[in-house]
Amino acid sequence: MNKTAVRRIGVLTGGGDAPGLNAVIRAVVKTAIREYGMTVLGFENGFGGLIKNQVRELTENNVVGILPRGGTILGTTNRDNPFHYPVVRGNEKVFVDVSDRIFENVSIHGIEAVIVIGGDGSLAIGKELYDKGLKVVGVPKTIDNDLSATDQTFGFDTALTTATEAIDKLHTTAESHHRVMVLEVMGRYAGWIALASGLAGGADVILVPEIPYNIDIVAEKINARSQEKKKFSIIVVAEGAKSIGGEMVVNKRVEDSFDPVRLGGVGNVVAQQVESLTGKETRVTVLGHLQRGGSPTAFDRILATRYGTGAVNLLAEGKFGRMVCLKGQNIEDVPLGEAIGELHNVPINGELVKVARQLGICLGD
Ligand SMILES: Nc1ncnc2c1ncn2[C@@H]1O[C@H](COP(=O)(O)OP(=O)(O)O)[C@@H](O)[C@H]1O
Ligand SMILES: O=P(O)(O)OC[C@H]1O[C@](O)(COP(=O)(O)O)[C@@H](O)[C@@H]1O
Ligand SMILES: [Mg+2]
Repeated sequence: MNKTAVRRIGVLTGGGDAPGLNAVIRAVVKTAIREYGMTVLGFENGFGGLIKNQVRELTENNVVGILPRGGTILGTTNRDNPFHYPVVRGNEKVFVDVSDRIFENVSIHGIEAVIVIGGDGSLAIGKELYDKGLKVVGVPKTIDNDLSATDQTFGFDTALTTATEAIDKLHTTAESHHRVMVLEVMGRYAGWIALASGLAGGADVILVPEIPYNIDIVAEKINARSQEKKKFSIIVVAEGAKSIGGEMVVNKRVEDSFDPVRLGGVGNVVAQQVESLTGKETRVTVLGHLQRGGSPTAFDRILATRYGTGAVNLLAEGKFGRMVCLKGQNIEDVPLGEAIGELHNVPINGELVKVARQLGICLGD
């Protein structure tokens, strides 16, 4: 067994699920046990399990067969922020700091350090717990790929593959019916899924949150294609896209959530406007949570596995308060503070955007 700074560790998955979570958990368990002789405990449903003391030991037997499985065997949630936890007082719901319960539960189980697998929200909580004295290491997850301290989050490649397959399928029906097809994909503040799937699937129009669109320019593009004798068009729109001077289209609010807004509906808005401006029959597909489900791609399985092993290595070396990340071809690590800094948006003058423009793809501006 190799030398290690900690012997009993916890692991949790937080925020929206992403394909590859189970691959991280498996790599954490195998590396911790085989390489360092550690004991691993898994908390259920994100920070909720840490607060409510819902925990179980994870052995190698518990992770058999989970590498290709979507979701997370530990469960996850967008709620249960220990520093802003809802409790009912009389007739009122108030938000209180229950983080002390986490320290009690960790001490009950003799846990010396915790691996937090999550996006900006979960990692922000991880950082706050670290600042309060908990030994934490982070792993970057999200299909949106919007964390700036890593070249890529796991989950993105699978979501991108799902979106690309959807565009391929929409192409054949669009072509047969001479229709305009609008595909709405996820991406709250960052348009990575829309831009990358639009490029991979050969879309004609790609609308991302970073570039507010003018619907007249989108309609002109569709009309120009008709004049080129192209009888169908594909528009990919990120759920967070908005028109110039307009607002994002909100589907609903999930109260108790730090960012309560759930987006959705911009695809319909774009489709109705395009149909009335061009007179062309238009249909909408909202890909939704299909993008978050299913088996991770080989790329995501490998990235998730490298992250899981990397996180355990950091704990063993006593490098706490850090997040594993991908830099070029290498797994490195950065302080948690850096990990939750700025959002990783599509650079509007970046190479991918330029390539799209050079291909004649309309970005709505
Ligand atoms: N900026 C933030 N600072 C602190 N807590 C946050 C922040 N954003 C979200 N949270 C909390 O983090 C948890 C997970 O956030 P969420 O955005 O759903 O997932 P993710 O970890 O993927 O970003 C929720 O409990 C939420 O209330
Ligand atoms: O599952 P919910 O609560 O509807 O949330 C949907 C949101 O979660 C995501 O799928 C992923 O976001 P996170 O990684 O921050 O959880 C977004 O693309 C989408 O806007
Ligand atoms: Mg988030």
